[in-house]
Amino acid sequence: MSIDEIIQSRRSITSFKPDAVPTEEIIDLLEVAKWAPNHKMTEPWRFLLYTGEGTETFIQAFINSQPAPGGEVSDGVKRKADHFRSIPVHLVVVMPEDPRQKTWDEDHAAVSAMIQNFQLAAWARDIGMIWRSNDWIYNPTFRESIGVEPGEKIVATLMLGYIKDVPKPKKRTDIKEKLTIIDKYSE
Ligand SMILES: Cc1cc2nc3c(=O)[nH]c(=O)nc-3n(C[C@H](O)[C@H](O)[C@H](O)COP(=O)(O)O)c2cc1C
Repeated sequence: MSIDEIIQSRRSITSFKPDAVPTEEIIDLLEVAKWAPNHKMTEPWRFLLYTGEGTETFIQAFINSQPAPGGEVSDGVKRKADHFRSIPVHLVVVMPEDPRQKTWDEDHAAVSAMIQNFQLAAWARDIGMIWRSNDWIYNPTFRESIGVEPGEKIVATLMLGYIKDVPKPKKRTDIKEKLTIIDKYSE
């Protein structure tokens, strides 16, 4: 696949084969993804990788962060947790929250570029994922349970595995509708 084909064919994946993804493969992909542009070479990312039995740590953190009326885990949360159990790998991407807005913005942009590198490199190896930014990533219980420190931001939870089904592409707007071309200078 050409790079254009990889970019255009990639979809967010929620349907995975049960096969484990070797940790070495994920490390390999992160080694590729880290070549993202990042201003001042801050390399503003760190990762928590949940795989094998370790995925239950992630799932329990999710369960603990959810409302439990009367101390009972709701059916909706149980269903979601079961769905998460069917996903081979959970990867949490964390960045520092620099108090300077400029650095924060640059770091967030760099982490986003790195995540897209990771998605594309994985896609070329038949590994799919969904980038999730659900409410619980801001939940203190979830953050503490997985060891995210104060002053750090969870940018994404990536749920990944070998691709089972690829959804249809979602329509994109013709880029000309988003483009202003300035090719003359007028005072
Ligand atoms: C910052 C960010 C956060 C996202 N969060 C979620 C999410 O919480 N849940 C979800 O289902 N998809 C999430 N997505 C995936 C988008 O919904 C998806 O990329 C979009 O629908 C286009 O589909 P495609 O990736 O298959 O082209 C997120 C994507 C980005 C870039």
